[in-house]
Amino acid sequence: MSALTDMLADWMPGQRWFGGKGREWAGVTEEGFFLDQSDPALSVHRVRVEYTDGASDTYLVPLSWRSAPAEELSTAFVGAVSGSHGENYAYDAMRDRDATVPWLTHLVAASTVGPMRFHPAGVAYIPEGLPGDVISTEQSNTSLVFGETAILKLFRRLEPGLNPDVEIHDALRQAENQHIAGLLGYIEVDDPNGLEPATVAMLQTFVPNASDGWRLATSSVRDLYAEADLHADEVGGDFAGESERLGEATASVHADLAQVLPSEPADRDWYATVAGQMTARLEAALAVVPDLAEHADALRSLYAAVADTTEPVVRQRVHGDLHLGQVLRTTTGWIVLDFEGEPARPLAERRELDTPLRDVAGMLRSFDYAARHMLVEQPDDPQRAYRAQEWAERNRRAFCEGYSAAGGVTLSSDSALLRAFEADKAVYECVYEARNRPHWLMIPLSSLSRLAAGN
Ligand SMILES: Nc1ncnc2c1ncn2[C@@H]1O[C@H](COP(=O)(O)OP(=O)(O)O)[C@@H](O)[C@H]1O
Ligand SMILES: O=P(O)(O)O[C@H]1O[C@H](CO)[C@@H](O[C@H]2O[C@H](CO)[C@@H](O)[C@H](O)[C@H]2O)[C@H](O)[C@H]1O
Repeated sequence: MSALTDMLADWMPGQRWFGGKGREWAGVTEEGFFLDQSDPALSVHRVRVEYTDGASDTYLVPLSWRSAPAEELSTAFVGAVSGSHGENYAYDAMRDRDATVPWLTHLVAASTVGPMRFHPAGVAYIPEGLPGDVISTEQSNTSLVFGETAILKLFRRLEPGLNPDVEIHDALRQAENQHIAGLLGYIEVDDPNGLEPATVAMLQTFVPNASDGWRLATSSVRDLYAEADLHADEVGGDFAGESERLGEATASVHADLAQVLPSEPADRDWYATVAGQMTARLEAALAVVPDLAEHADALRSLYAAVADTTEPVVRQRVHGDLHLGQVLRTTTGWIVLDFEGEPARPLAERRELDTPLRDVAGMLRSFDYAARHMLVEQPDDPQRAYRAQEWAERNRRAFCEGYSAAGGVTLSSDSALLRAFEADKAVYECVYEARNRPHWLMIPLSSLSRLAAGN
């Protein structure tokens, strides 16, 4: 391995966006090019990590380079590499403001730099020449905000094919949907093996003065905990009205997606395929989260029932990973973000037709999460557990009512299919939490106790 790959191999596993946590590495290779040669220079690297199980992932890593250490960037320091003129100090370029300007300069110019192509959407002004600030809520990807005008999301894991985030935002723009932020452009990189180009980044209009749904929902839960004698509908921070509007917004997004992109009724084979996928996901998750074993038989039965259900289902494009952290409350209503699907799924799978029930289940799970995350510190407090359940039920119901009213469907809490999708999501969350936030694993695990028991 070169000094550069050694450096990246040391640094990457500690990054939030790195999805291979807990997996054993068999090797790492890197291929890079410069996007800008000024000081600091900006280079972009495709880093391929091979795991001992034979799988591999390719990550996009932009680095900024300085000839002397920059004290103020100490938390963004990646490592030093010796060059012909002495040491070169590498920093996480997304946290080095001085190295963020070239992204928009190239987008405005519709440049091609080496294998990277910049595509402005040509619909609105792109704020060229400004540095970008990395957002603090970094999750699977890394985003830069440019002057409260535009937000550039860098997709960390590269896969051949158009990223569904770009594809779906473009489709909803055509449908003039009111619940999305505008698409300003995107960036792609050619595949080294001649496959389809991978989407590297997406530029969107920044929605100012907005709060994400997770923050709003959890403050409502906090209000409820603070009022020992009042119920969820009596406290000032009641969230049910927002949950209902969120249900309406979700239904509007689904209706437009069904209209502008392909959709069809699910045939009988689909039910058996989905039951098989859910079971396979459970079996794989059992190897990562041994605590799932106590629910495994009940979940297998729940999934087996999916193959026999007669509930009608429409197959269409959906969000794929809808939760409260993916929605923004603006001064006028709810905006839905991040149509990328579950980051751990292969891209081809994320672009397949799915059912809107997957999104509904994701949001229902999120109400459980918001209600229960404060129980992590006090799991044995029965009063708080009772209030959490009450809050979750009230908001789950309100969301379903809003969705049903706006979508012309009736979402039933008795639906075996919806329950199976909720359980499937909770199994995914168990793996996600075990790898990223082990102290939160109890949240999806306790929901699985409820779902497996049929409550
Ligand atoms: N268009 C936007 N306007 C304002 N804030 C945004 C916008 N897009 C994303 N954000 C903020 O960035 C966060 C992360 O964006 P998201 O698309 O969910 O990225 P990730 O794939 O990393 O989860 C969101 O939770 C939101 O706070
Ligand atoms: O936002 P991402 O696309 O990165 O989604 C991943 O991370 C989410 C956590 O940030 C994770 O969501 C889980 O935790 C949320 C609270 O932090 C909760 O609202 C969600 O319901 C729960 O699933 C998501 O699953 C994961 O894909």
